[in-house]
Amino acid sequence: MELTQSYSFPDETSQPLIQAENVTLQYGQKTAFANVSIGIDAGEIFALVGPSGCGKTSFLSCLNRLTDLIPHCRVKGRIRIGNLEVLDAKIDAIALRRKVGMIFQKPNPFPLSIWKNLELPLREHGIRHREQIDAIVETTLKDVGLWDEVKDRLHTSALALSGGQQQRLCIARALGLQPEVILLDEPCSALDPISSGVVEDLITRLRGRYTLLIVTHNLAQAKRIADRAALFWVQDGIGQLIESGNAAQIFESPQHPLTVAYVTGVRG
Ligand SMILES: Nc1ncnc2c1ncn2[C@@H]1O[C@H](COP(=O)(O)OP(=O)(O)OP(=O)(O)O)[C@@H](O)[C@H]1O
Repeated sequence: MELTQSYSFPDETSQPLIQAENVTLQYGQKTAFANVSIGIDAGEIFALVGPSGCGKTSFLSCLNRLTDLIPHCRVKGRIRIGNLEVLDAKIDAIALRRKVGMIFQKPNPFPLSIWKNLELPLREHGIRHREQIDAIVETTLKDVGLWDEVKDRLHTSALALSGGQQQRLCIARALGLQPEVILLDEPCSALDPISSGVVEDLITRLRGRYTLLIVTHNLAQAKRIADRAALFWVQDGIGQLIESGNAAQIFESPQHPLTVAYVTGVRG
């Protein structure tokens, strides 16, 4: 089977924080994507775009080994985050997920109080002193711009928050564990336009402090927030990386005909 050559603009930095080399993921007999090689720099916002089913979510899931939880899922190739060999069976996946947090399309707070939502993961990772927990709760809620909205009702249910507030709480919950990388899988697509704008602003504020990979179907959003971007596409039934580079180049002067068709809205 002939796979299309991917286009890539040269990077200015020589050592990306995340380096994926020839990564292929299979669900049983089905290959979701094949031979993806990509470098993501520390502190940048990197957008993964492409039509439904081209493997964007599957690629994200490899980076914190959520793929381990899916029966019959196999990942081949090499992924390094800093010095960590992510696909090495010997690494501790729980510790990896502390370093590489994930935010999902639908906000998924625990059906507990706001405070408990933030406390639980900290306790799981060995942080048990009440004063330390209180400090992290306050800092992370301030980081996501939620503190003033919820400080007087920390012990009420997180499920009573609006969708946008729930999503910001989920981001606060991830930040509490001091991750290096945050994976965001269509974090705004279940939100109303105003909440979506608030979460988008939050993501841009996190740039530099964290390395952010975002899957989005919203090209306007990707253009607004991404430093660099990559287009995935299904060819011969297999997801492939078609083109990657600076967001301005990808969205304004793409090289590959599929990227041209996608960003101009002709296809996808
Ligand atoms: N758990 C699974 N078991 C079997 N096949 C799966 C599983 N998850 C995804 N797939 C398949 O792998 C391919 C890639 O799916 P994936 O969800 O990664 O694509 P995507 O680009 O994120 O799509 P979308 O934009 O719709 O979320 C699709 O063909 C999908 O049906």
